[in-house]
Amino acid sequence: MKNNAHFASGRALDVICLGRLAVDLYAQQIGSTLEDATSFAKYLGGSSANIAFGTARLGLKSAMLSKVGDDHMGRFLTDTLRKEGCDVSHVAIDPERLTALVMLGIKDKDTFPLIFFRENCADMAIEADSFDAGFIGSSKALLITGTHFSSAAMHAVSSQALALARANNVRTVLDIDYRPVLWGLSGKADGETRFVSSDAVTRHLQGILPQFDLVVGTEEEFMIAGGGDDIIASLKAVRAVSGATLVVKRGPLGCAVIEGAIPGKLDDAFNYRGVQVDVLNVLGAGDAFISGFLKGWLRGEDYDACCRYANACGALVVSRHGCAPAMPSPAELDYFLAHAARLTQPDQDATLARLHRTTVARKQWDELCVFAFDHRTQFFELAQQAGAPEASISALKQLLVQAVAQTETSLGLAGRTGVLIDGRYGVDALNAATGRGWWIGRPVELPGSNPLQFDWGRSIGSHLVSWPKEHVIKCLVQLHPDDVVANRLEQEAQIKALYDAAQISGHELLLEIIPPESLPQGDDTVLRAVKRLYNLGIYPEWWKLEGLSSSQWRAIDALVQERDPYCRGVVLLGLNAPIAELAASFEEARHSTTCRGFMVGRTIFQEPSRRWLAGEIDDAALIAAVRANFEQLIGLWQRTRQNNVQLERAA
Ligand SMILES: Nc1ncnc2c1ncn2[C@@H]1O[C@H](COP(=O)(O)OP(=O)(O)OP(=O)(O)O)[C@@H](O)[C@H]1O
Ligand SMILES: O=C(O)C[C@@H](O)[C@H](O)C(=O)CO
Repeated sequence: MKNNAHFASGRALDVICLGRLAVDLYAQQIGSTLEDATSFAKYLGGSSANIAFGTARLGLKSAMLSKVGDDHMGRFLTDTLRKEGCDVSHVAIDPERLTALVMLGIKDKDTFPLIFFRENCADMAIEADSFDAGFIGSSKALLITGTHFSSAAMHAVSSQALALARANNVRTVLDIDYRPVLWGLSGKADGETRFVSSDAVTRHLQGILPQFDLVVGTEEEFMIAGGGDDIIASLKAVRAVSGATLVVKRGPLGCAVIEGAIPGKLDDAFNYRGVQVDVLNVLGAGDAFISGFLKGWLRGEDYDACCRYANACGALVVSRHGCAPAMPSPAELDYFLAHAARLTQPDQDATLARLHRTTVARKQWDELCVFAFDHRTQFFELAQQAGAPEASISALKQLLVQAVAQTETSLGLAGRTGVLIDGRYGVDALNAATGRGWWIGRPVELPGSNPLQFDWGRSIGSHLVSWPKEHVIKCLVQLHPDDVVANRLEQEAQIKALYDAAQISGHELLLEIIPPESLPQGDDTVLRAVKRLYNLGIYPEWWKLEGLSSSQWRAIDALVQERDPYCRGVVLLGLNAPIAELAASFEEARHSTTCRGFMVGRTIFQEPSRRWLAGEIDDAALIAAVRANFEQLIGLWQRTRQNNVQLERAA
């Protein structure tokens, strides 16, 4: 069916979403009452915000028009939208009010308890002067969710935005989004009830319907908008006041699109069948649905395509935990559409899960200069040799963080700075490093273990739940493809367990492969170890490898490119090599397309630390010496890469 909507050309934005912008606190226990829930995941939420986020993730240029409090949650929401590529220039900050909160649970596949904490919240205080014709007119479309007409003040502001849209050739979209509790029609804690008939709400919606070009809702939502006794009577009542394109969401059945006259039966309208999947959680599926629909609609694609995207996005989100984070990227959507017939449990499909992890917006790390001081045994030995107490290692590691901070500032290294710090001696150092935008790796291997053991026993997953999300799991493993079979299998099982735990916890993984010296080393030993892990379905974001020759780098580049184009890269390890040796290994890696930088430790910290622990130098001298070593390496790395760029330009 042809999409007849006309959009202004040359607009900077595809869609502006006006409305709720809140934090979702989602119970992590599935099948639990909200009373019994013990932990909550924090996500971006609010229907309009979910759509701004979902459309941005799908590649549209979206903007959010709303308000947050001057609080931690508001900053989290704005950051989350920004990182997804959504324009947040019109997310205002309200010093008087707090950001809204929602608590949600998944009791069973039909019961989703939900409490809105929205009294006098920031997003219900959007101000009329916070936007103008210039902003609204910079978009092809304006979307508003029905609830934003539930208070007199927000009704006025939403109507003003609508008027500016209509005056500036901006298409207008209404997601009816009926939440009886937000119209004061159900008990305060009853956010779950989706339908309460109300003449007052129907009258209200009838008043605004004429302003919209596209209206989307479930059958129940069209019932409240039309006020009839059944869906057809209600659609006719909507049609009496609105010429909009109407899209009726029919759950797993798909959806209907109606232009012009309302048919006698919904089945007689243009229908696009959905794909049925097992439901985990319906919350947010409607927001995903409309995000998918808009991806097609705003690009002038026909209604078959709009509905195909919409149904698929809805299906993917009902199978996952959370609303916004469950939204698919274009790569996931393509994959799901190509395999939908067999994907009745999309959340169980490993390829889809990997695409969801790797193809959504991620912080870019084009180059990494990492100072590694996650060593435990070596620092313990250094302290022993110097006669210093074990407790001094913690203080030493905090000084090393200061050195990195100073280097970052003096070299303008923001976005390229990293550290590797352990949680045994380095907890205070880790805390000091976290939140600065650094790349932070944290080891999980028991030092020296072969077969690999984790520092806290087998249950690695239960340990990761307490880690900040920005920490990258670093695991050193003495892996050799020709190791005795029993040892190799045990190590591989441990790495697989770690990889699986990382998929659940959401942390990135760095695997450091050092083949043990006791076994013969061939030219392709490391390559075969990496290949073997790919064969086992293990795709770490990062590899940390020893210096390779340029031909070995070519082989690694080709392997990574073939097996995991989403891999973030390879970094070079140091192994206490002298600076001249590291410089030579940088040189060998100069043409590598996967090598992103280095992670070096002892070459930088060993000698200054020994002297500091022995009381020979003070804090300032330690920092200065460590900085000198680190900065020398950074200089060498950057010079190699710059020469490379110059040579490539010259060629
Ligand atoms: N079992 C299912 N299988 C496949 N897709 C489904 C299933 N259930 C729902 N969906 C998809 O999710 C979309 C939205 O579902 P729903 O009717 O619950 O919307 P909603 O009430 O607006 O959701 P919300 O307001 O919680 O975001 C449906 O139109 C459909 O695309
Ligand atoms: O839209 C809301 O305010 C509730 C949301 O926070 C939540 O993401 C949801 O249920 C979306 O449908």
